[in-house]
Amino acid sequence: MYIIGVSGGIASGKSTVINILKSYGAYIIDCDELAKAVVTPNSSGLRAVISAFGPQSVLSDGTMNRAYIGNIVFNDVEQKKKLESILHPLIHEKIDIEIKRLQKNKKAKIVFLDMPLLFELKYYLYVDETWLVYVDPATQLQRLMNRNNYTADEASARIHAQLPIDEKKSLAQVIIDNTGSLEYTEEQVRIQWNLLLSKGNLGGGNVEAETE
Ligand SMILES: CC(C)(COP(=O)(O)OP(=O)(O)OC[C@H]1O[C@@H](n2cnc3c(N)ncnc32)[C@H](O)[C@@H]1O)[C@@H](O)C(=O)NCCC(=O)NCCS
Ligand SMILES: Nc1ncnc2c1ncn2[C@@H]1O[C@H](COP(=O)(O)OP(=O)(O)OP(=O)(O)O)[C@@H](O)[C@H]1O
Repeated sequence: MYIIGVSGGIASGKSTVINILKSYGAYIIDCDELAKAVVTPNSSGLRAVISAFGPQSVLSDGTMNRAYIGNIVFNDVEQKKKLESILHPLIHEKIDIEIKRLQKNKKAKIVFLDMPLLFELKYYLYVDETWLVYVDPATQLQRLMNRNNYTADEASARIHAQLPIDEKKSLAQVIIDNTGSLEYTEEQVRIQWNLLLSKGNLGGGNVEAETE
């Protein structure tokens, strides 16, 4: 199984690129989804978050108060480390389970690991190839403000909690530039996808999905 780590900055367009890959029938592991799965109501993960960040960490319906936690951790690097020390071991365990599950699926010859912190956590050491969904910093700020209704300060805090996207650029093998139109992004993704398919033994289930 060939694992491709897909990363980017917050709101750079990872989900947009992943959705294009999904439409081709690609297999995906979504780390943001796994990060949510470890803090479901009553989970040991959420209980640990409540012990560390207090009763306001949970809403009346039992779900994690994401806005509350987000405002704390994206404005204080020590608090962010505290949250990560609770959640990252649980998330990594889930990633390993997903990889093992897909390894049993003979059709899953290529798997995309959608991981926001791929470069920060040096997870690129465990994948076969890395992609970066790039957007220029000004567009990134604007898209994040628009999507989440954040003020410029709220959006900047989240952007600065990550390695600058221009630094990530030098670490990635494939760059998908998502600064322009969605059509241009789709064109770049299709070129990379076809390149993967043309590399012989990576075909199988994904080829069938592509040609159906
Ligand atoms: C802080 C939390 C509660 C904020 O939740 P919220 O719903 O506002 O954001 P969401 O989870 O959808 O994440 C949005 C984006 O924020 C960025 N982000 C998330 N966690 C982090 C982090 N620890 N460091 C830097 N950026 C992060 C990523 O680009 C992510 O795609 C949440 O992001 C979280 O639990 N983070 C810790 C887990 C983690 O590190 N996840 C990253 C994937 S492995
Ligand atoms: N090429 C584009 N042109 C215009 N808007 C775009 C483009 N690509 C993505 N967007 C918009 O930018 C925002 C961020 O995109 P997306 O949600 O795919 O980013 P992401 O990297 O997955 O974010 P996160 O890090 O929060 O998970 C969304 O509102 C999306 O609709």
